Amino acid sequence: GGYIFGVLQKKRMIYNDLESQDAVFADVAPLLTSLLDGYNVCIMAYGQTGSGKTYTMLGPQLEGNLAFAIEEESELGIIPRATQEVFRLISEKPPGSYCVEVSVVEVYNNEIFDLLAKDSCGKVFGIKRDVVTTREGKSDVPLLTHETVENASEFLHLVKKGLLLRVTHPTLVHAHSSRSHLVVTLTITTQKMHCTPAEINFNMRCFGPSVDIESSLTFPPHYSFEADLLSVTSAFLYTVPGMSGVTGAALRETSFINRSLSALADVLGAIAEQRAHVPYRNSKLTHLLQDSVGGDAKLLVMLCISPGQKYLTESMQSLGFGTRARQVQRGQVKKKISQCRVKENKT
Ligand SMILES: Nc1ncnc2c1ncn2[C@@H]1O[C@H](COP(=O)(O)OP(=O)(O)OP(=O)(O)O)[C@@H](O)[C@H]1O
Repeated sequence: GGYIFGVLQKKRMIYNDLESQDAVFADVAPLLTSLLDGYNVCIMAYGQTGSGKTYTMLGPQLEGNLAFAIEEESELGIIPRATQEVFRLISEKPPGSYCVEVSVVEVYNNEIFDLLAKDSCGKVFGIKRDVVTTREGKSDVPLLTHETVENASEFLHLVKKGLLLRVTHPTLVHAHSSRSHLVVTLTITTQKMHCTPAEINFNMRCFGPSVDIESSLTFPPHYSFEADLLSVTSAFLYTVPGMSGVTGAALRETSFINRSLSALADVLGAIAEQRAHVPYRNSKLTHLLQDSVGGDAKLLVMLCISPGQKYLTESMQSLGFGTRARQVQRGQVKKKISQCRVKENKT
């Protein structure tokens, strides 16, 4: 059994392991309305191995592999429900006004892997990517794969494929444990009414050939354009179980996990104290999550706790992280006005 603590600014919700996925999602759903109102949203699960992050965020894992069951609707976690809700909200808007894309990234040993990248035969395999800061001061992962999805089930199949690539290393605590952080992002692009040639080309890719395009237009191989991008980022942060018996490669992994999580705690501390400099670039994890935890995003932290006495140290550590997250006072969050992403011209 476990407990989940949800921390959203000043509100605090506590659920035990018998609470239905439905009840947990009911408290998350209002965040998604904010998304289409123009805010970035980040939902983060934090907890030691086996404490229920995957169950809370995705649903029960299938025996023998890392995929999760999507057949049992009542067991679905926050991400599938959030995706269904996003598509439901979009269906109430004029047809074709939003484009939804997904990316799946793993942070392992302070390296970033694109879990949706494909080889020349179209087979998915993880490619190492880098995270950079754009001229506008945003974080960006150049060449990261963003797949367009039309509905929640397409989204879930892509996430499932990405999950199967995750680096795993069984621990004594939990046989199918993953020793990496996972970041799944749903990016929503709003179509603009007055398009430049580059935007028309992008809209063609996202919305199909319904956009009128003049055959005489030529496009440079790479270009940038202005568009409204909104994102729901869901991060699964792996925290370290007791160190006894951990040696060799596992010890190296453990120290990277510790470093990226302490970098995240430092970032939250700097935001909480409203320091002028927030050390996002101290780890790949914090650099990647920069626009999701800081600036103008709405952040929800779900702490997963195993209540057994055996896990007291880990539970106290997770609660300490939650306490720090709660101290973040970010004033009025700002709506996104316009963001720029460099797109590769694929035509
Ligand atoms: N509230 C719950 N109700 C029923 N089963 C649960 C619940 N929470 C977790 N479980 C089960 O407990 C086991 C461990 O949970 P889960 O895989 O979600 O942990 P995790 O934190 O993602 O672990 P890791 O970090 O090692 O990947 C799974 O078999 C999961 O289905």
